[in-house]
Amino acid sequence: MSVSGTLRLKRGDFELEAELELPERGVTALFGRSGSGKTTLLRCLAGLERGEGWLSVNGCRWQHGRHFLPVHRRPLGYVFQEASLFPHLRVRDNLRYGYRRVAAGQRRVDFDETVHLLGVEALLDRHPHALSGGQRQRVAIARALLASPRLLLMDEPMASLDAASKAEILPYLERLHTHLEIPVVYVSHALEEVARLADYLVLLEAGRVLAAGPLHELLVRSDLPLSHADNAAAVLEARVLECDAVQQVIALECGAGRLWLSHPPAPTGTPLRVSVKARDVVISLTPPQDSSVLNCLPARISEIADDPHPGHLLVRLTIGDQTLISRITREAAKRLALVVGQPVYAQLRGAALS
Ligand SMILES: Nc1ncnc2c1ncn2[C@@H]1O[C@H](COP(=O)(O)OP(=O)(O)OP(=O)(O)O)[C@@H](O)[C@H]1O
Repeated sequence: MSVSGTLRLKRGDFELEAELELPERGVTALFGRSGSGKTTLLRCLAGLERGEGWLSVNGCRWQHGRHFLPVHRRPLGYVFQEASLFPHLRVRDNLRYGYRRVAAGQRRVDFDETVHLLGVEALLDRHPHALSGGQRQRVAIARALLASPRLLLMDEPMASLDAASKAEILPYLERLHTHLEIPVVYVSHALEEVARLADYLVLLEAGRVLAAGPLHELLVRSDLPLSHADNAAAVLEARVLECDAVQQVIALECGAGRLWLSHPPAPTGTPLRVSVKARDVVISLTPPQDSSVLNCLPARISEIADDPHPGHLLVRLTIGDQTLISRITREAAKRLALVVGQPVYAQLRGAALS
């Protein structure tokens, strides 16, 4: 574990008390409703707030007892909701600014590779005022990475973007969790964003860690609020099996079966993440012969839990070694006489690739 610690801070009526053990790479989302303490915790990690406790990153003590490494001495990148680029400098010089501050021998990133990762090659000669919101954020992320940080902190980097800019920047953010060797801590209160981007989740509630663990496990836990949200979803890890370039569909292998999704062709074997909403999973006892739903996977019921809505139940389905959730009515569960352990079929009315 490369980021670990216990951080405590009191601000007015609010008290943060968070114990953290985060994986050494991949994207960790700090998730929770407004006021749960996500930004406060991020600021404590950065050293912008000085709470009590200890913090260790990559084996280095950033905070312990009276020792407190100030923010300017912490090797981290911080991306804010609004990109803060130097307005008088072209993109190229904004990027060089952070890069040059690190001695050549200590650099862990390559300038051109980072520019390519964030897709900002064509923007290098522009000034920040000539960039869209999404482009500005991509430059801000590239600039943060070029300073060779040991930890990248991102505070709702898409919060101030419109839907089109969000759609434009998402694929670049998705690349981060596979391409970066350092941990990324990403604050968000949008479940769909987290389901697309995160590998690991820290669920905050009133300043405390309610649960922490791999994303795919926490999303489907019936004892946590995530699985009961209106847009609750599970994620399946899948690989490209084949493509139909004419119809623009791809076949994916996901452990227990094959899924067909609309998607431009991708090389065989490419790993992809599929997000499936609980409300889009229909349970049937036999494989449907006369349904327009294309995707149907053999499954086994692993749990039937109450849902906050009195007329609904949450059903957990094991698909190979992965899990889906389905929200169905109590009436339907009674009619089908569903019980734990029963083999069934999961029809996916919708599935989104991420
Ligand atoms: N300087 C301060 N003085 C008093 N209270 C504060 C201060 N800073 C933060 N708080 C309170 O701490 C709590 C947590 O705030 P924080 O911004 O960390 O939450 P958040 O989960 O990031 O929320 P959001 O999603 O709305 O950004 C809030 O109740 C906030 O009002």
